[in-house]
Amino acid sequence: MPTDRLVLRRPDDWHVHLRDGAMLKAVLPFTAHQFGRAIIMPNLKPPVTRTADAVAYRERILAALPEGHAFTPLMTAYLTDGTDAEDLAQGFEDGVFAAAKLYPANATTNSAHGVTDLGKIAPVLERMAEIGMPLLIHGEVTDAHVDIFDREAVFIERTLGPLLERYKALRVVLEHATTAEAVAFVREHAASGRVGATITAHHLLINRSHLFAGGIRPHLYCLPIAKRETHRVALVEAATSGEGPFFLGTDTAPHTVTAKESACGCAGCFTAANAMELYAEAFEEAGALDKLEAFASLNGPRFYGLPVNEDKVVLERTPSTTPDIVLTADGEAVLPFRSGETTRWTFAGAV
Ligand SMILES: NC(=O)N[C@@H](CC(=O)O)C(=O)O
Ligand SMILES: [Zn+2]
Ligand SMILES: [Zn+2]
Repeated sequence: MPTDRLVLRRPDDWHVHLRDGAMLKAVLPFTAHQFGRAIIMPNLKPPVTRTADAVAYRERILAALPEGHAFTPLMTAYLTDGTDAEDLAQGFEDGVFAAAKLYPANATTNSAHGVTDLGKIAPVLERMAEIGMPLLIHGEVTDAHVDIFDREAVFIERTLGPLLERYKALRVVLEHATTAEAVAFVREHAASGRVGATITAHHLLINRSHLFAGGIRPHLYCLPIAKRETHRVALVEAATSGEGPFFLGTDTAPHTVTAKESACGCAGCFTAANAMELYAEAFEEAGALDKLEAFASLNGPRFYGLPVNEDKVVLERTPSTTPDIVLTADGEAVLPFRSGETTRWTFAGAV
């Protein structure tokens, strides 16, 4: 008997780009509708680097929240070569920062102010290890000579392995894992309890051939870029395993249609409008709907040392249609992932 109704503890999204201003107002309702909490990525222009920036950004998020939503934004600090370890640690201890984000300089959208050399932030990393502040990592090398499809695997070997060796107590999340190498690496470190990985819905559903199906598909372009099918299969296996280190992080990353459909289109898939429906589809295809709650609602809080959400939500096995387009108050348009298409599942809200 196929399951027609799935009840789970309210999920959290451990990797979200909410942006700011009119875009924030347009996209936040989608995330707040489905998720209890979300890790808010700090790659604004200018980036959220100091505790005071995060306090102000959190206020703008809460002000943009529609009535009746109990949503908690978990703020992060954008690490730069000049990060002030004192301010960062104070922000963590005061409960403003949940974690800090490492963008290797120029690895992805709005990462120009990122870290150019890990040696430059050694005191910051030491401090984070000491106080148990998680380091969230965009795990790709930026060396232009490394093939774009290999940048995550090379980062793991060249940078992530040595980083964990050097800082024995540092807790890290390899964000938006896209490769079999990432899955294997996370599993090798599972016993230590200090390595986690988020997995997006789109990387569970598409491989690199989808980027070029019938023509170039700018709305499927994100970083790290989707890899070949064997990697997608490895990610599905990891996400549906129920294992603690793997948890939900959509990496929903809205860009305007103009910015995406351009001679040099921006990286990012906007998956907030149908996030849980997409995950349900991927888990159903793997015959693992019974593992969705661990991945979406239990493993993340455990890694971050937070309680699980108290309330429950329902996913129904009835088709729903993803909005064609989302408009911002200043007239910009954003195209959701699978815009206008039907998904087999419907997120039906709280029980
Ligand atoms: N994932 C993406 O392709 N883009 C993200 C940045 C990021 O998470 O790397 C964005 O901010 O647009
Ligand atoms: Zn990233
Ligand atoms: Zn991201």
